[in-house]
Amino acid sequence: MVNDTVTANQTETVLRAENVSVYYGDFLALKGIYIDIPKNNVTAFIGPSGCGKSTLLRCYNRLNDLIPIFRLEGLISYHDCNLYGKEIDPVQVRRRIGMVFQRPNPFPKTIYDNIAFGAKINGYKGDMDELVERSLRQAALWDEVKDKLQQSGLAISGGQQQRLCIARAVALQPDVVLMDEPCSALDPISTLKVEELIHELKKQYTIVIVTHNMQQASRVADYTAFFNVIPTDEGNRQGYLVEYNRTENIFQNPQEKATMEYVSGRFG
Ligand SMILES: Nc1ncnc2c1ncn2[C@@H]1O[C@H](COP(=O)(O)OP(=O)(O)OP(=O)(O)O)[C@@H](O)[C@H]1O
Repeated sequence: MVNDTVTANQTETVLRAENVSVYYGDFLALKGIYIDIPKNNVTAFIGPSGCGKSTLLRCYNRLNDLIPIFRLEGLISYHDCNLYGKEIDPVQVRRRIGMVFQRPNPFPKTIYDNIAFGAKINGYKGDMDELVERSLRQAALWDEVKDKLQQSGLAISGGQQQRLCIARAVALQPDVVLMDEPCSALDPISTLKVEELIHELKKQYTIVIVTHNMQQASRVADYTAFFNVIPTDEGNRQGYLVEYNRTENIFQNPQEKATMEYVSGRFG
């Protein structure tokens, strides 16, 4: 593996994985991961299906805790604090580290309440109208929905729904936004809008995105991590990190043959 732990020059590390392995029951899905996620940058996870990209992403906001057979070894720290420490409340973690999923999943509520609901639950005491407008503006959706805030969040296009989900995530004023293939259900124009949005959002947030689309990784990501799978003697497929570096190095000057083959479309 190249670059055991890549640290972005002069950039603060927000999330650090040190020798992280993830099991589902007896199955070792992801082995020995070291990776630093730099603040206010976009980091992309790429690699073939089953290599553990989503697994690692979900470790960052403790979403895998909801899977009874999940087990993590090693250390994930968030601003130098053990994310899996006994004193850490996973609900607070998910507030600080938000997530946008593959399929847009607005609540079956009005556009306004899609933003206001989470904020209220989290005890937001400020001006709700102002928060709704600011969040929708941040998600580049305000102009399209400002006259229909009382309509259902499900009654807008898929691309708009995904930006609504991004608005809902940023309304909680997180520190990190995780995105698991956020454009895979979107048409090319909506995809472009979300990509432009990601560029804007990184000024304020640290972003980690899983994508199958290599052009997307090269367009949006400052850093790219390439994961791969190896078959084990027991007939399983184990995920590991092959190479992590600045995106231009991964795409134009990869150090590993497997990375070169993957980014040039020769496998995966
Ligand atoms: N809840 C689960 N229970 C058991 N095994 C799981 C679970 N979730 C994922 N796995 C297994 O862990 C491995 C990694 O899966 P993961 O979804 O993280 O890969 P991925 O790289 O994101 O794949 P894809 O690109 O297809 O989404 C796979 O072998 C998968 O079958």
